[in-house]
Amino acid sequence: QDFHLQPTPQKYVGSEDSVSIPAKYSLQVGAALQGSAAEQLVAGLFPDAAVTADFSVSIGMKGDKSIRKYAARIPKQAEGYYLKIDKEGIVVAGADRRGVFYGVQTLVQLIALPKLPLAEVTDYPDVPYRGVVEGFYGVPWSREARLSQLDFYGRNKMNIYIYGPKDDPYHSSPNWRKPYPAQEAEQLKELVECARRNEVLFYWAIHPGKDIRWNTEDRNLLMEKFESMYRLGIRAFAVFFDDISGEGTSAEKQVELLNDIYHNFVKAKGDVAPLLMCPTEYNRLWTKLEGGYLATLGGKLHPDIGILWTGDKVVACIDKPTMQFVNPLLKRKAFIWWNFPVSDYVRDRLLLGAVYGNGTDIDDDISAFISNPMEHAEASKIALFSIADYAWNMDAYKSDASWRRAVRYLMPGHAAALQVFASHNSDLGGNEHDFRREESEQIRPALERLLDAYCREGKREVAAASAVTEECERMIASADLLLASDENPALIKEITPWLMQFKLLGEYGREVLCMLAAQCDGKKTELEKAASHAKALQVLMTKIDATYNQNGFQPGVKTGSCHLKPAFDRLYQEVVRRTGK
Ligand SMILES: CC(=O)N[C@H]1CNC[C@@H](O)[C@@H](O)[C@@H]1O
Repeated sequence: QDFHLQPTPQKYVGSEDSVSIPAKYSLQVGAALQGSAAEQLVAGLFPDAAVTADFSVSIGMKGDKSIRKYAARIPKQAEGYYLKIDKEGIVVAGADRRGVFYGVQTLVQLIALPKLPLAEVTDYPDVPYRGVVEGFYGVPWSREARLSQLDFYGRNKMNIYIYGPKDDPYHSSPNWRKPYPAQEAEQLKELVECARRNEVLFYWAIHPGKDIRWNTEDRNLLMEKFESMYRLGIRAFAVFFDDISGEGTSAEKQVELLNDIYHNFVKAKGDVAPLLMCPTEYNRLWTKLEGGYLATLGGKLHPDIGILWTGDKVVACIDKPTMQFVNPLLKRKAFIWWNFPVSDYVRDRLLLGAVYGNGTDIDDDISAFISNPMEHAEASKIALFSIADYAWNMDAYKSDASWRRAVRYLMPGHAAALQVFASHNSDLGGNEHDFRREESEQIRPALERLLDAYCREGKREVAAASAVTEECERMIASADLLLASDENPALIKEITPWLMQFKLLGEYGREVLCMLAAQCDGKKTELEKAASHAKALQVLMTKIDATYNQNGFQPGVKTGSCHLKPAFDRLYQEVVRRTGK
């Protein structure tokens, strides 16, 4: 089979044989799906159903008469589904409403193929909650970006989005006590509806800890804020106590507030999702066991309240030992908040690399796996695509293959070019969290051979030099192709400064290799020409770095910073040294 369903299903049995959906088909949708996202999706797929026809499409939930025959095939897991395509018709049978929706999303992918294969899919998620927390510092995502994200989550079977942008003043201080102004309120209502159409649980988070007073006034203001969000249609709530100091950090007070919200708001409303909270000690490195903060939360926070956790450090991959530490303390399965691909502590870089390093044996230890992404919403989809794949089916997860599919998903017409760019824009460089990623892995051996041969013996390792020159040519061409493309304008707009820098880096590498060849061949004039061009490119790269992305934290535009740029600079210096300039 030359396609790959996303996320990778638990069980797919296909065949070379295919079926064309005839012009005349009947459609049955279970009564319980009335007005659901699944029904809306199906209506778009099968707009002209006949009352009776040889070819039948049946969409239903466990218990519906229309799919009674397949009830035994429906997985028992929540959000599971059974999908069957044969010559007589199509059946989608879901364990629940969201399961039906996911079965139809899989059908959408199969119908998009050149030929609709005869197939049976038995599928369900490994992890109950899978999705995103917009929880970064920096420019909050725009309305358009959020709408696009929610559609992306629907297609990739992610079922949760937590609204918690650190720099939204109505989420955090100073205005967490105030209702949103009319325009923002309208946009939130629109997002809630878009989330519903994508079967995404829209959580709204409040971040009061910086200045909360543990008194009746603030308690009432917080409850009223939740009431005002409820009136906007929000049916899922979280309270974040991360990155604060002072009286807001009291475990006893946080527990008292959250249990109050649980009993007098969540349970009282009756139609609100489980309450979530982010602790002040939200990773192991910051945990002071002797202080008893986590023990207080674990022992006194109502067991229905989910507790977020970022791992052994603020930014760290999640594995079995991580969970063996935290779950006994919290007395529940932690709700993982994975701080990747968030880049608000390395803002001069793009994190476009593969998603790897998390355990594939932790599905029974976590209640959720949600990602904190970059402020670059579209570019974050490269990692989010793979996180959706990983959290849905851990056993089948293959990071590199998933990464390549993610790149192709974002720009099918320029996948090779985007892959070249992404492969050299993934590492974070030195950072406060000591979190690093692989970068430029494929060309690294040739770079090292080239450096070694020239720096130790003044020799030009021909094969390595041509491999690196070819990579530079690929970089230059890829940057141009992407900058000229109109395939994904939102993505190109976000990454343009880095694409400009990337092209310059490719040209710089090419010139440095010309310098090296000229020096080895004793061609003085060629060497001088190449050296002056390389120097000009250094100036241009410095200008880009000083002009774009000038935030107040890590300003500038870094690309290829892990291996490419250091190697080119080292070679430049070595040529200069060897020519006695
Ligand atoms: C729970 C958590 O990670 N909170 C903060 C602080 N840690 C990571 C930062 O990069 C932020 O994005 C994040 O919102």
